[in-house]
Amino acid sequence: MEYYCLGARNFAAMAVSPFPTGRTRRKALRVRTKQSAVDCNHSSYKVTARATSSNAGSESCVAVKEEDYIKAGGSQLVFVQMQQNKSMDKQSKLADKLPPISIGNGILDLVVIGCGPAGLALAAESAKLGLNVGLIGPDLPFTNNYGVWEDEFRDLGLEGCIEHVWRDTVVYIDEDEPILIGRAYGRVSRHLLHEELLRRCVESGVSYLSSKVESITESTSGHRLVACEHDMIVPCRLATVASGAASGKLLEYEVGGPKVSVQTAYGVEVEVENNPYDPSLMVFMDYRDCTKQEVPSFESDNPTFLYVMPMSSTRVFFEETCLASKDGLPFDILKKKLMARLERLGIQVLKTYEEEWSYIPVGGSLPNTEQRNLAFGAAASMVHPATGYSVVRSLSEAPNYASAIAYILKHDHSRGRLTHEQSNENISMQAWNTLWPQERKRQRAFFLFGLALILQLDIEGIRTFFRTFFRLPKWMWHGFLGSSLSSADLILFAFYMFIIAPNDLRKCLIRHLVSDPTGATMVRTYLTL
Ligand SMILES: CC(C)=CCC/C(C)=C/C=C/C(C)=C/C=C/C(C)=C/C=C/C=C(C)/C=C/C=C(C)/C=C/C=C(\C)CCC=C(C)C
Repeated sequence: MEYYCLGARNFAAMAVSPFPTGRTRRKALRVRTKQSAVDCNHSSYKVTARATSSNAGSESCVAVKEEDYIKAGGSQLVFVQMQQNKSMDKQSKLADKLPPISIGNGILDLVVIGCGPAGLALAAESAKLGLNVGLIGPDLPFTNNYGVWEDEFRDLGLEGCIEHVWRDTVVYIDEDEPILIGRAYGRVSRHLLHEELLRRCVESGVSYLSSKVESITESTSGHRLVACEHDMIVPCRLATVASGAASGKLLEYEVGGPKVSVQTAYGVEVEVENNPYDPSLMVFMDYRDCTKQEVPSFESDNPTFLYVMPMSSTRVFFEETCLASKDGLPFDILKKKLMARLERLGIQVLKTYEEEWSYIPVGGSLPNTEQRNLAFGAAASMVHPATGYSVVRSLSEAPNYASAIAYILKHDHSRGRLTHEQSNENISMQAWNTLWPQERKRQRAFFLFGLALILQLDIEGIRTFFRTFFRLPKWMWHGFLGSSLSSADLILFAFYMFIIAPNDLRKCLIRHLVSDPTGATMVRTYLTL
């Protein structure tokens, strides 16, 4: 029996779960139960994981059977259940603040499906431009602890949603001196972010329906018909799917693209004694040897790092993270590694406030840009393949994407009454081209090449790789992490990395370029105008 693990992620759009469309992608995302962190109860879709923290006894859902997931109609409910001991009550209900979608009042310009950060941001930005926008999705709170570079979030006007800022960020590769990054990092309050994006939706006049979407079809007049639970149909001129990587059944993806890989992380927010980490610094990556003898083969075959947010000298969020693996490093291994690491560092856990599981599909195919339905956020493959970050990209691209949608709808409208032929013309194509122009495709091809490289490295390889990466000029690796390097900058980045790399890594880079299929795809994509 095969199960899917569900999850979402910090910087990525929330409510991510690995259910992209198509057999191949599904297969790539399967997690065998014998490797899994969970005890599986075959008779129901809820599968329990025992808490081994001081909160032992509580249960949370971490995996579901495919057919039951589909029956449940989406990942969000399940995902909320698996976030253990998190307080969600500070977040408003969307239905309490937004007016209901009124079907009798004619056709909506745009329906946005999905109520995570990407969906709320796009709905608000589109309505701000005068579009009649409806938002559809389950009325669930944000569950993730997003981490962001403070300057990027400030540029979005969202600094008020950051609950904790560290003046600098540090990386430990080995027992040598730590690398100070020279950039402030922030922890986003999921409550404040939810309230702020909801406020923007309220102000711009977004309407709302709490429902799961079953399908999107086309009417004879060329409108989109969004079919929800209880046989409710919402007609609209364009529909955008922003319900995370679980949006497979509503979207089509390119066939024959790279396999999806997975970033998994297990985290705890705890009260501790003997915290060795400086509370004024956020630890972006600690790749030091955490376990020595305890689980040596795991350490070498599945490199993981510790991500640390010290909220004070005694209250700390620790997250053991596997940057990428082919099938998703199971949560029980991550948890074991985290506990071994804390023990080795002499840290004693006195109390556990929260536990968090994160499962982020990275890489994979792009959406088919000829389809009529649009997508945004993780559903539109906007998660950075080599880092797993996506929330900043979604929030920053929402205004531009909304403008493209508004332009298309205005243009379409100004043509007057549509002939049947015109109505069948794909007006979505321009929006897709705004999201995925050739330049973005080139950047993505480079990131996928980088992801495939990371997947091949063992712990020593990873250490050498990141030692080199963080020796690049700051603008290069800052830009790489923020997806702001152009495709030409990325070539410069690659050459620079090659020049400063030790010989072993140089050989590895060239071997990867000439022999890995992502190398050929990258070259082909770069040569396509
Ligand atoms: C809370 C939740 C929900 C979750 C959590 C999770 C976590 C914690 C996460 C985290 C994450 C992180 C931190 C991440 C990070 C990442 C990074 C840093 C990444 C990076 C990457 C990099 C890369 C990929 C790079 C690449 C490079 C390359 C590819 C290069 C190349 C070069 C070459 C090819 C050379 C050429 C030369 C000649 C030809 C001569």
